[in-house]
Amino acid sequence: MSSSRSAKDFFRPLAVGAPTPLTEIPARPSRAIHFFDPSNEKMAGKIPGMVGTVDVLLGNLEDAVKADNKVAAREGLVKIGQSTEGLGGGGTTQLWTRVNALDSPWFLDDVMTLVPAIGDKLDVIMVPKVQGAEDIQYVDRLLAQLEAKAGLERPILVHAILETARGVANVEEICGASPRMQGISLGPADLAADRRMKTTRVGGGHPGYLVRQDPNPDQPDASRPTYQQDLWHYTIARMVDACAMHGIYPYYGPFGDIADVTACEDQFRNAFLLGCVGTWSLHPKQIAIANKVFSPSVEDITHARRVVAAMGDGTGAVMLDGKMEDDASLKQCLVLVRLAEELAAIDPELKKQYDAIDAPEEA
Ligand SMILES: CC(=O)SCCNC(=O)CCNC(=O)[C@H](O)C(C)(C)COP(=O)(O)OP(=O)(O)OC[C@H]1O[C@@H](n2cnc3c(N)ncnc32)[C@H](O)[C@@H]1OP(=O)(O)O
Ligand SMILES: O=CC(=O)O
Ligand SMILES: [Mg+2]
Repeated sequence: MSSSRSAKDFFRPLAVGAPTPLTEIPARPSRAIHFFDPSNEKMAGKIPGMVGTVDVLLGNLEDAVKADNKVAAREGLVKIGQSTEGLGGGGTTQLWTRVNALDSPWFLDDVMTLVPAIGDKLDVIMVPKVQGAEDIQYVDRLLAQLEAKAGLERPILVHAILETARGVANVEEICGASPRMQGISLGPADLAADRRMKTTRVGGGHPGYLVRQDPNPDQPDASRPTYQQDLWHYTIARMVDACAMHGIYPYYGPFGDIADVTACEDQFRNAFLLGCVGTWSLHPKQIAIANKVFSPSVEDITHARRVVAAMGDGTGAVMLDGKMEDDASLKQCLVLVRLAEELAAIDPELKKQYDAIDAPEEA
């Protein structure tokens, strides 16, 4: 919770008639947040057919949409939100948007158009280039006013992109700035530019960022293996801690090398293992990668259920396959088991796989 609002006021609506803020952010599956440009007719035409195949469809209005197409993108999103069965507002696939930055000429018209037109369908508004709590607080009050005016009954949630150095420095206060905060995504492309990193890519690693094995004194001329390191480890870990502390959800962001599905899967898996719940998908072929990576494997769930069964009342220590398990490893296993239950509820194929696991013997 941000220190700028007292505890008693934190969950009060910020405008008379606005919906009451949620005290807990729902854990809705969001393995892939699939981006599309609503001003691109071909792409937009595919959206109704994608409902039910991906957890989140996000109409992007910001970067990657040409300046001349900003109004068409906004209007295209309104049309899609109003006419697409099963999309948003409790439908099978969530509807999100990424609006333009707060200092751009388009942000105000984006929210002033979208909230009255499709505010009942929009689950989450992603805000780019968030610098500090003050950005979220501005959006919070504005949305409350617009929701009250539109007579909405459910608050629209807010998601921030972590893509400036100041944003990273302020990530904890951003997460706690409003009860609307649903989560944070890493924005590696803008963040690299803002930090003056010497990269030219949209996410992923870099072959020059490595450590080299020490020389062998007996073979000083022998070649020395190098190991590529993860450029994003620090930022993702920091984002995960800030989100967990505030009960909201962390996500990896874009992986721009669409052709390199192997490195994409690796980057997504690193984020999953560190605590992220999902990632962005920029191209239809990244949806399957995200769904695979951000769903616990059958092997993990088999093992996790065995630990849960072996631990009985959840206290003490037991040996399983030569390894010590106790209250803390049980808690890790429960994270996986609960995630599997949430995903099985919306993904019949995964449910079949998890249901096929033999029930472990009770301790
Ligand atoms: C740093 C950041 O801010 S990242 C976030 C902003 N960037 C984005 O949102 C990018 C979104 N994605 C895209 O614009 C496109 O996928 C591109 C430019 C990367 C590649 O586009 P293309 O060259 O057309 O890809 P490709 O030819 O492989 O497309 C195959 C099919 O999928 C469709 N398609 C491509 N991307 C998408 C998408 N994101 N959603 C839905 N359909 C898509 C194409 O229209 C094409 O359809 P067709 O088979 O009927 O012709
Ligand atoms: O918006 C995303 C980014 O990487 O920049
Ligand atoms: Mg960006």
